[in-house]
Amino acid sequence: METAVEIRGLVKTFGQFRAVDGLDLTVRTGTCHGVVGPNGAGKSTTLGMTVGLITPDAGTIRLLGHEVRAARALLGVLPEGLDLPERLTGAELLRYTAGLRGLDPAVAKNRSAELIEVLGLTKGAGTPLADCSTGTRKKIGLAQALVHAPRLLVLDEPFEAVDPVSALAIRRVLQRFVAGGGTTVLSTHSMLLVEQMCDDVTVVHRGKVVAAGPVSGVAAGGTLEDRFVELVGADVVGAGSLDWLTQ
Ligand SMILES: Nc1ncnc2c1ncn2[C@@H]1O[C@H](COP(=O)(O)OP(=O)(O)OP(=O)(O)O)[C@@H](O)[C@H]1O
Repeated sequence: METAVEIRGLVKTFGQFRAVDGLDLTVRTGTCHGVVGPNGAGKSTTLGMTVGLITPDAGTIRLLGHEVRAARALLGVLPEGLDLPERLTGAELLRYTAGLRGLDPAVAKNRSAELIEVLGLTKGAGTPLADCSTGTRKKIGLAQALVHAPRLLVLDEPFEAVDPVSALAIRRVLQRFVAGGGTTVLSTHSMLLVEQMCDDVTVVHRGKVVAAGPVSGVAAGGTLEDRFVELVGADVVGAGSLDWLTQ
């Protein structure tokens, strides 16, 4: 089986700071792969490079056997920051995106309507994006990533700011996508979510991979959260006493 994402020796430096430091990532086709790590670990920078939004300083990236540029039609992306055209409504944006992706207008209309319904966007989709809540914007961003039926989804924190019911809807959509042979790579801070929906996980710390493999293997008999804290916690959590907080 072809590998969906094959990254070797990825490096990105901002000024003097190496945000991504020789990172390797392998994502099997037809799986859901979680990328986790503490704040500032280099997850978004890695995903940005994976989809061609950030230029790497070094390293190689192959997506579904192609160079990044050649894989664009196969890719659905939910980027960090989610810069949306604020005056459009979600429904307008979806139809516009579908048009840019070359879909027939009737198909675009049908798919947009279906995504709006499935993701619980019926109310929000008619509102200008500037006036939408963070969670609604996130769901519209996800719908935008899905509308052209990509084969590889790269999602930067798709569950951030999303309510539990919407999170369940998103999970179901992603599960169906993967069951149909699609591949999803997502970053998240929720270890529970990774345990619930990912086959494999890569733990990134200070721009490097500190653990990778099947979720159960990385969790090593405990919870993924415990293992995560074990792997990165000592460096992340300070040891100050905060005595002044106790009266
Ligand atoms: N354009 C940039 N210029 C300078 N530094 C940057 C830039 N983008 C990212 N960084 C730095 O690179 C490091 C990695 O950032 P990145 O956003 O990839 O981390 P992350 O793992 O996604 O973090 P979080 O979980 O907080 O979203 C951080 O220290 C960040 O401040």
